[in-house]
Amino acid sequence: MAFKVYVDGQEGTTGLRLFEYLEGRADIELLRIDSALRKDPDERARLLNAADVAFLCLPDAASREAAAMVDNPDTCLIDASTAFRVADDWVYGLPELEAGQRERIRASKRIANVGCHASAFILAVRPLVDAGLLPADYPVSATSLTGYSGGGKSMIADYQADTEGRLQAPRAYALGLEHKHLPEMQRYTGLTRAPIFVPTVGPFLKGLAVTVPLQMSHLKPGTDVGALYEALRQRYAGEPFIRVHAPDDPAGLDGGFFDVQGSNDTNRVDLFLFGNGERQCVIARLDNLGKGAAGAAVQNMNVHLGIDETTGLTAG
Ligand SMILES: NC(=O)C1=CN([C@@H]2O[C@H](COP(=O)(O)OP(=O)(O)OC[C@H]3O[C@@H](n4cnc5c(N)ncnc54)[C@H](OP(=O)(O)O)[C@@H]3O)[C@@H](O)[C@H]2O)C=CC1
Ligand SMILES: CC(=O)N[C@@H](CCC(=O)OP(=O)(O)O)C(=O)O
Repeated sequence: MAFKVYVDGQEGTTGLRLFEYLEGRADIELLRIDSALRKDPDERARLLNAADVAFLCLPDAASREAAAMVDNPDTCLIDASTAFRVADDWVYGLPELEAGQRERIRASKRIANVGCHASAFILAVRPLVDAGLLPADYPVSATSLTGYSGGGKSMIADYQADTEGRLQAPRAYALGLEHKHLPEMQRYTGLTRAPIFVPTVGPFLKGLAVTVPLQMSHLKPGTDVGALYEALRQRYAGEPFIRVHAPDDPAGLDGGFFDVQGSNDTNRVDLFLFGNGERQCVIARLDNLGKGAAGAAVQNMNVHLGIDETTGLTAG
């Protein structure tokens, strides 16, 4: 029997991408809302409660509303928004976070899908903290370069309407240093304070790379790039969607420049180390619509349902 799946927000950027993943899967029966009724609370409530798994691909406020509409104890919600990522009664939807996370995702009916920048940041930093190489009180900073689809329908429309080239230069944002992903970045890395985080959006549809610079002299004494690499490699051994590259791997570069789009159309996260004996940077790269959003949501659904985690997804 097929699992009934509903996507609330089916006409948004993440919702459309989810449909691409789910259409054609024989083990899924997609419940579709009539487009004209897609914001009708009664119809949304009916479908949410009819679903085994309902994805919320909505702004935060609409996600909170949708969650409150569900009274069927068997409906599992996977929320793509920021609304519940650090809520104690929701499980953080990052299977690779730590031992036991898959079991928590399997057991919970409330799964908060990760933020795109946050998932890259956490996957780069957490193993280094856990291994004791990066002190939890290190003053971490990070930058992110992201495609404009990260901003949803309205940002996509702005870029596509930009005939005069006004948006062709990269644009740093969240300069108040309070990006909405900071709480999850801090909580799930174990850092004692939030990182200084500056994202930049560029004139390309999708692809994201978070860069975390590290002063080697401020890591655990004796830490070299080999130790950083080993910590990442050992932590992610056997993970189907995480690829840890050897230090200075030229595969990350295109003519000497980092290729931010190199994980696109996959559910893969690529982890790179570049630098020298004194300074290193860890770069985590993913497709913001794939492992950063819809791909991660499908992976969480697979884990929750107890089916092969890679079903319908590709590591590239
Ligand atoms: N884009 C990305 O890379 C990522 C996005 N996210 C998060 O996922 C969520 C969805 O983002 P995204 O797809 O980019 O956003 P979009 O703006 O592209 O889509 C949001 C959708 O929600 C619909 N919607 C808004 N309010 C309601 C409501 N009250 N009831 C029903 N539907 C409603 C909109 O309807 P309408 O069609 O009328 O506009 C739209 O289709 C957000 O919380 C976002 O932060 C998370 C990770 C990455
Ligand atoms: C380019 C752009 O604006 N990107 C979005 C990130 C998209 C995302 O991951 O948002 P969620 O927290 O809802 O998951 C931003 O930085 O706010």
